[in-house]
Amino acid sequence: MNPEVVAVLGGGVWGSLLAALIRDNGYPVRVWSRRQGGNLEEIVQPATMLVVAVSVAGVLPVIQRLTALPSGMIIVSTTKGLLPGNYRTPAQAWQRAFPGHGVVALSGPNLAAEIAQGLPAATVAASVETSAAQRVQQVLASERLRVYTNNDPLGTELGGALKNVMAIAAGVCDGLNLGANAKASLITRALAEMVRVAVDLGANTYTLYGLSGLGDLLATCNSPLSRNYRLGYGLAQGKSLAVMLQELQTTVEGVNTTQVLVQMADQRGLRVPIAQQVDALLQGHINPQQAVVELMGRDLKAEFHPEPL
Ligand SMILES: NC(=O)C1=CN([C@@H]2O[C@H](COP(=O)(O)OP(=O)(O)OC[C@H]3O[C@@H](n4cnc5c(N)ncnc54)[C@H](OP(=O)(O)O)[C@@H]3O)[C@@H](O)[C@H]2O)C=CC1
Ligand SMILES: O=C(CO)COP(=O)(O)O
Repeated sequence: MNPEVVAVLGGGVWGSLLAALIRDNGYPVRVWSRRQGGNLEEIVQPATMLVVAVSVAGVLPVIQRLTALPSGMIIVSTTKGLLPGNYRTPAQAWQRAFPGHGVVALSGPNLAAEIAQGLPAATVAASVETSAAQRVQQVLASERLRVYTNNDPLGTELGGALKNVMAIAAGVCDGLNLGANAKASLITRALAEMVRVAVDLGANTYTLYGLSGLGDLLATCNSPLSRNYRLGYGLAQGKSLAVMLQELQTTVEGVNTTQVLVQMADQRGLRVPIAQQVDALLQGHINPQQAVVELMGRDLKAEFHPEPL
């Protein structure tokens, strides 16, 4: 047996499930969560692998609470979002805080409720250190979860973060009953938008066409299990953002990510028309029908030319 010992930070839906999966694989696991308390240092110090499953809002507060990590410990960032202010991804924040440690980004089409039922799924463990990604693959893979490694953590994380914005748009599309053509067109152009942003930031195009990009985009844009999709669906019913967040009572990462994405795209001169409409909708500047009119009324252009995608 591999002597891996795992500490999970975050006792929400995803952190609890990851802890259960790793425990089922025979590894000792301890969970720390803000709400449940517990001594963070006592849980982290004996571990060899730190799995972070807090929402974006918790990343910097948790980093600030930690002092030095045990030598050789790897950090597995599973948060799907972008940090406000500096556009850093969660794994980049962890790497910056703990430069001597291997960091792995875990992301893929992983709706927790399906995995908890034992339904099969696949995911990506990405790191510039292949051995670190392989350690995560070893600890997490099972008959019901197929774990691929990948050497593009940035692209892997951006796939998981950006698709949440697009899942809100997909929820709006379904909530308005716009049909299969509209939905397929939206998802396809959403992927083009994700690729454009991710590649500009330095990601590999192929990563976005993989499980953490296209894969997660399809899962969340097509499932009412996705909280981001449900938020969009509710907005299309005429409910306000505040009412929807009150109803959902859980993490909806796409709300913050939309804002960060639109600001970043503006600064970098990137076209993100779908994200801009989601942003305007979330801010209450337009209604869902107006968002559709805006997207359909944009200047006509070639699908791929003159700019790729
Ligand atoms: N659910 C899913 O299907 C999947 C989720 N993810 C990602 O995992 C992350 C967590 O999602 P999920 O578990 O579903 O959401 P939950 O709302 O269930 O849990 C959020 C977690 O973040 C913690 N948290 C929030 N703010 C802070 C803070 N300031 N300090 C410390 N901890 C904080 C919460 O702690 P507390 O309970 O104490 O408030 C809780 O443990 C998200 O980025 C999500 O996108 C990734 C793959 C699948
Ligand atoms: O990331 C997820 C599935 O891969 C979970 O999506 P939601 O946060 O929209 O529920």
